[in-house]
Amino acid sequence: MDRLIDAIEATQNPSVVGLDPTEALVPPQVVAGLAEEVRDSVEDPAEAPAVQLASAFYEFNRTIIDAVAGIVPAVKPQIAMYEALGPAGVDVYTMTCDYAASRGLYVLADAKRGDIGSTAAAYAHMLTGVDGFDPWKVDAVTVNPYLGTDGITPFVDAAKESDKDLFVLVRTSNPSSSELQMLDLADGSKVYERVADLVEGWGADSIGAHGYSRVGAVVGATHPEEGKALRTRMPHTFFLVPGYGAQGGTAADVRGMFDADGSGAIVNSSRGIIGAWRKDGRYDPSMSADDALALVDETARDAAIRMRDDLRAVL
Ligand SMILES: O=c1ccn([C@@H]2O[C@H](COP(=O)(O)O)[C@@H](O)[C@H]2O)c(=O)[nH]1
Repeated sequence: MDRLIDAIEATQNPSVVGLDPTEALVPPQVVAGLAEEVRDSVEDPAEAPAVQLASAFYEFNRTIIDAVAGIVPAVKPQIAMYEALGPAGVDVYTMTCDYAASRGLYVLADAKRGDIGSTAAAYAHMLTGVDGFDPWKVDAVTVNPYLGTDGITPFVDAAKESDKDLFVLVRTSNPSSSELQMLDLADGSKVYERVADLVEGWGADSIGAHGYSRVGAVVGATHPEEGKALRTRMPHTFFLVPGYGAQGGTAADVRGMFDADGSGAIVNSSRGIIGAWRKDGRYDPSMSADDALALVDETARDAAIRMRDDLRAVL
C-alpha cells in the first residue's frame, strides 16, 4: 500500500477515478465515428458493434486518464463494463490499465474475484502475470471474501510476490448490502465486523512503512457510521471507499473513514467524474467527436478537482 499512499501524498488527493464506461456514458458521436474503421477491420460483421463500442471505450478512457493524470493518484477500471463486450472489451481493459500505468497512475482493478483456493490461485495471476508475462498491468485487485480464507490466501500470496495490493469487500455501498453484512452473529457482532477482523488478520504480516498492510478493505461511503467504527477496528487496513457522488456519499460522510493524519482511505467516484459531460449545458448532440471528447476532458478534470477540494476541506 506504500506506493498508493505515496501517490496520494504526492497529489495531496485521496481520490480515485472509476473507469466504468457504458454506452450511455460515452458521447454517441465518439462511437459513431469509429464505424467505418471497425467495419474494415473485423472478420465477422457480427463482431462489429462490440468492437466499435470497445474502441470507443478506449478513446474515452484515454481522454479521461489524460484529464485527471497529475490530479488524482489512481484509477479504478471496473472490469464488468469491458467483459460485457467479450474479447475486444477485455483487450481494451488491459490497454486501459497499461495506458493509465504509463501516465504514472496506480491502477486498481475492480474485478471482485472470489472462488475456492485452486481457482482463486488462477484469478490471482491478475497480480503476478504468468511466467514473466503480465498482461494486466494492475497494482491491486478487489476480492470477494465470501469463500473465506482459502479463497483469499492466493491473492495475499500473489500480492506479496508481486509487491501489489488487494482490497477485500467488507461493508459494501449498495442498497441490499445489509441483507447479509448486517446479520447478527452469536457473539453479538455483525457479519461485516467478522469480515473486518479477518481482513485485518490477513494483512497482519505485510504492514508497510506507512503503517497499512497490503490487504485493504472496501467500505461504502453510504455507511458513514459503520465506516468510522471500522477505522478504529482496523488500524492497519487501508480503505477503498466507493459510493461517493452518484450513490449519494459526500465528503462529510467519508471523513470518519480517514485516520487522525488524514490518511487511511481513498475515495472512488466513477459516474460522477466520467459522466460529468452529460450534465454540462454545453453538450450538443450535433457537435463533432473531437469537440465532444474535449468537453469530456474539461468536465472530468473539473469534477476531479471539485472532488479533491471537497475531500481536502474535511480532512
Ligand atoms: O461497495 C461497493 C463496491 C464496489 N463498487 C464499485 O465502485 C464503482 C462505483 O461507481 P459510481 O459510478 O461512483 O457509483 C462501481 O465500479 C462499483 O462496482 C461500489 O459502488 N460499491
